[in-house]
Amino acid sequence: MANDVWIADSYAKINLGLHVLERLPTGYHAIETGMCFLEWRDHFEVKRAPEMKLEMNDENIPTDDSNLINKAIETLNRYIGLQHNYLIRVDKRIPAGAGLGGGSSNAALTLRLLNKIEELGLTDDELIDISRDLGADVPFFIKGKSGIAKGIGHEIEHLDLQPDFWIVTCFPNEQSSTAEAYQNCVPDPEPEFDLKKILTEEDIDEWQFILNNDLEKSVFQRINVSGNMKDQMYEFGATYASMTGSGSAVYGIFEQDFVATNAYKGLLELDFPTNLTRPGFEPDYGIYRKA
Ligand SMILES: C[C@](O)(CO)[C@H](O)COP(=O)(O)OP(=O)(O)OC[C@H]1O[C@@H](n2ccc(N)nc2=O)[C@H](O)[C@@H]1O
Ligand SMILES: Nc1ncnc2c1ncn2[C@@H]1O[C@H](COP(=O)(O)OP(=O)(O)OP(=O)(O)O)[C@@H](O)[C@H]1O
Repeated sequence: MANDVWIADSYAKINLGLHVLERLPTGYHAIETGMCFLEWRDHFEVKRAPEMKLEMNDENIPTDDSNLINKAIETLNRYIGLQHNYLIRVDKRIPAGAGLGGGSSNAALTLRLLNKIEELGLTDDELIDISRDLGADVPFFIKGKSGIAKGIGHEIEHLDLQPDFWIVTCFPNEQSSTAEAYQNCVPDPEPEFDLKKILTEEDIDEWQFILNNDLEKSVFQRINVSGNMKDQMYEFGATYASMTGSGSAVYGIFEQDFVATNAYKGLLELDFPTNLTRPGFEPDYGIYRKA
């Protein structure tokens, strides 16, 4: 038991449309957004250790108290208290500051992992309750199912929104600040199009005319390469393309495998971190003991 090594994966998300409805007195914004998963994942290995330690193979992300994994540990210690210390090793593949939710996904997995390893017995709803201060996207990653997020992002209605097509996602190597993206957008309390109806009823061919990410405009003004990348996705043959979340990564949805593969290869050749996700992909949220 004491020498067990636990492994699990932490997945990236993309936003399918994002409406910013209202600026709230807290500084946060009321939104509605579709969310689904990518096959892009960070890999965790966890084992007991004399002291808490986080190791991450991405030198751009600090492993101090500001890391969302350490914040998640601190939250669990505050609410329930952990029995042991752990060495957490993360093979970080999801780019940070990309709108792919990498940090939030890591925080959610840390809560789920320690809940299981320490046999704390907390339900998903209890984990969601204690995770609220860690970030708006964290409850979505604890639920681990695609759906529509509302409120500041914490209220999730589960719907099967995982596209039945190929998704090519690309990070233009420039981080985008989430706070800045929200600050620079203009909220619209009455969006022209009904997000749920688009995502559940409209043909994907129509999406480019009716499905918008309200954070895109101001981010594209600052990070031109993201805007160019969206145009490129359409040039490569995407049926729909958009920035994800607060950027700067952009994805394209492709109906045919060879068209998607061609786009994937073309973007990789430009030296941008790129991912190809299969139709109908579902994340494996299992937590396993390493043999
Ligand atoms: C852009 C999205 O990824 C879409 O899923 C999320 O809305 C952002 O989720 P997140 O990165 O977990 O966001 P947080 O870490 O909670 O917030 C970072 C900052 O973004 C702004 N923020 C975030 C979420 C929200 N609904 N309104 C906001 O205005 C706030 O200034 C906040 O201080
Ligand atoms: N475990 C972590 N993984 C990635 N980034 C982290 C982590 N902990 C803290 N951060 C910091 O959080 C910032 C945002 O990273 P993150 O990957 O969460 O952003 P994002 O992709 O824009 O996500 P979101 O869609 O939730 O806004 C980065 O500047 C990074 O240094």
